[in-house]
Amino acid sequence: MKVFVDGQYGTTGLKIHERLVQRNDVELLSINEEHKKDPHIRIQFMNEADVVFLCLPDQAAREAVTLITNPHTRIIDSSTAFRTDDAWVYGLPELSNVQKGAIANANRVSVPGCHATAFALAIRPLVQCGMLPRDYPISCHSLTGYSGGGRALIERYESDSTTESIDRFNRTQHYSLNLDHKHLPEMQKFTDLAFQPVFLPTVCNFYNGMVVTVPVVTRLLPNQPSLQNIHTALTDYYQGEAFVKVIHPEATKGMSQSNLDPTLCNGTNNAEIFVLGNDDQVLIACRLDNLGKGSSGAAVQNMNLMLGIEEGLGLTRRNNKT
Ligand SMILES: NC(=O)C1=CN([C@@H]2O[C@H](COP(=O)(O)OP(=O)(O)OC[C@H]3O[C@@H](n4cnc5c(N)ncnc54)[C@H](OP(=O)(O)O)[C@@H]3O)[C@@H](O)[C@H]2O)C=CC1
Ligand SMILES: CC(=O)N[C@@H](CCC(=O)OP(=O)(O)O)C(=O)O
Repeated sequence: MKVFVDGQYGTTGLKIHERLVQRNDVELLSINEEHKKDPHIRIQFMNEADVVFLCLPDQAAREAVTLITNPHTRIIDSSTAFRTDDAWVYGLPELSNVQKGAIANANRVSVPGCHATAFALAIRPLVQCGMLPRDYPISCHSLTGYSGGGRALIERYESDSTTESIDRFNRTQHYSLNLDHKHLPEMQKFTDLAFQPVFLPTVCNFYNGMVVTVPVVTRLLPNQPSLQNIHTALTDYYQGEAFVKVIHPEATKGMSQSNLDPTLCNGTNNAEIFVLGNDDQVLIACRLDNLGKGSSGAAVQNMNLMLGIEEGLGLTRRNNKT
């Protein structure tokens, strides 16, 4: 099977390459770095490949799709360009078995945004079972590594220049303070919320890793569920999933003293969901690697599903410690 990664020298593309290069069922069509934007070579590879990963800025991804004329080429796009486009399938298989089936049969799959993945995994099951009303005023916060911003942000963070706008001592900061983050449309659509959440991300001084948190006031919910009720709903929903694990409350005892370290899923395709707090105020947290389940891991997981290949191939599975 021939695979081409367009944007293979970027942050996401490199990680997809790393995951695929070890596989003997994949023949990688590789472009020299100096030719990475050469339209002739890209058109040739894109139309020769069975699967094309697009790891490009939005506009370049839109253009690349128009260059693919081979009807058999299947596209997995990691940009924001097509995530809420009904002609594309949203590549979050854990949404439902229907979603898994849609991905398996799709020719066009969009890889969800990293914040949106964590948010949807945390909230969607609760909306679906009616525990969280569709019009609940949701707020959400995310701590993310700076690699989420791609090469440009990585260079800013890793630059030694004191003239940079982010100096060495001020590298953790909120962004999207207009509350208009580009993931909001997909965050609303794939949780089935009536309104967009209030979403505030914070970029931190570590390369990769992410924790997204959603606070919920239980007395505002129908039937006032306990922390245990919320935990059970999430655990039941993700039963049998290879890459989503709901952490047992016993394992989170003392969490308030310790630290919900955003980097502990790094290097894996795993998402871990925590239900913290008490029966009055619950904090649902989802931890993942923005370069794993938040992008390239998810992209490869989608490819495996599309090709009917065993889940886990080319991906680091969780260990079953909890
Ligand atoms: N980083 C992350 O955690 C995540 C990223 N994404 C998405 O994935 C996509 C890629 O992001 P990321 O890897 O971070 O970005 P990078 O900036 O790190 O990489 C993009 C790569 O594409 C190349 N490129 C740009 N334009 C073209 C073009 N017209 N033809 C061919 N190559 C081109 C760039 O080259 P050059 O640098 O020389 O311009 C670069 O090598 C984006 O749409 C992003 O939103 C999605 C989820 C998470
Ligand atoms: C730190 C940082 O800037 N992160 C990016 C999210 C990266 C991601 O999920 O990718 P997409 O760009 O494809 O949506 C952001 O918040 O815009």
